[in-house]
Amino acid sequence: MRKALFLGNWKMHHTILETKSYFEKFLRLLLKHNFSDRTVGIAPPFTSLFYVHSLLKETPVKLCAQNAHFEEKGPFTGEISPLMLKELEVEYVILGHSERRHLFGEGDELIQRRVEGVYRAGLVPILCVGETLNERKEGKTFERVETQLKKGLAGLKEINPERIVIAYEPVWAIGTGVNATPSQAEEVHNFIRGLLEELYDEERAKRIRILYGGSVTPENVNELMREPNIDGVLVGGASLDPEKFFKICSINL
Ligand SMILES: O=C[C@H](O)COP(=O)(O)O
Repeated sequence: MRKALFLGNWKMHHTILETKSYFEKFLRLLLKHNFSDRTVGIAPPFTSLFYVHSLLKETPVKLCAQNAHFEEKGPFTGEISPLMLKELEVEYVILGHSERRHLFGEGDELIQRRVEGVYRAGLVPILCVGETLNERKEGKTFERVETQLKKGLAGLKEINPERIVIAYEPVWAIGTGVNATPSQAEEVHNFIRGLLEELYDEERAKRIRILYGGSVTPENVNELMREPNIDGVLVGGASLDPEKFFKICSINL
């Protein structure tokens, strides 16, 4: 019912030259298979979007972006609008990533506006939520996730559930090599599903995909994906290597 989603978030990695050789390898592996039961996407840096758009034409791989502003245009130095992303046929936009929150000071209110702007422009926002290690140790995981989720979705009272994605990314698992165990992740994913039921209704909540992110590798992806409420993965480090990312995307579902 929920189509599995495998997304690579390259963050600030890969020049255009490196991107060229990445896709030569990645597409050679991926295009041998017909993965109609899953969606695969990659979010390169903004400077490569135009180039990657041309490489991915005629392929099933979705182009994704790492952030977006909420206005179509305006005096917002350093920002990219949903309209500009649409022009490049970007489909998914990562928003509220913990690096945006913690390193660049993006708060829930700004993230809410980004989510709403991206959704209304016809792109699919991926709203990231997740607790820090201290919050987990203090027993505040659910509280933190609930606040981020409810504030992030506050502008979307009516939604098409196929056009919104949530990513649970515990901050302590990002880039650390320590992933949440499948049961730790499932506990939070199940909690998020319950919150989505409260916000929308059971039928729509069931159709919203919830991704897990944080030190996903070819070695741990299978057991994570076996959990009932883990509908896909948002992969950082391991998506930088075309062979590793292909292994992740091609698991048996
Ligand atoms: O967006 C991806 C996440 O931040 C996960 O990054 P990671 O796989 O390097 O831990």
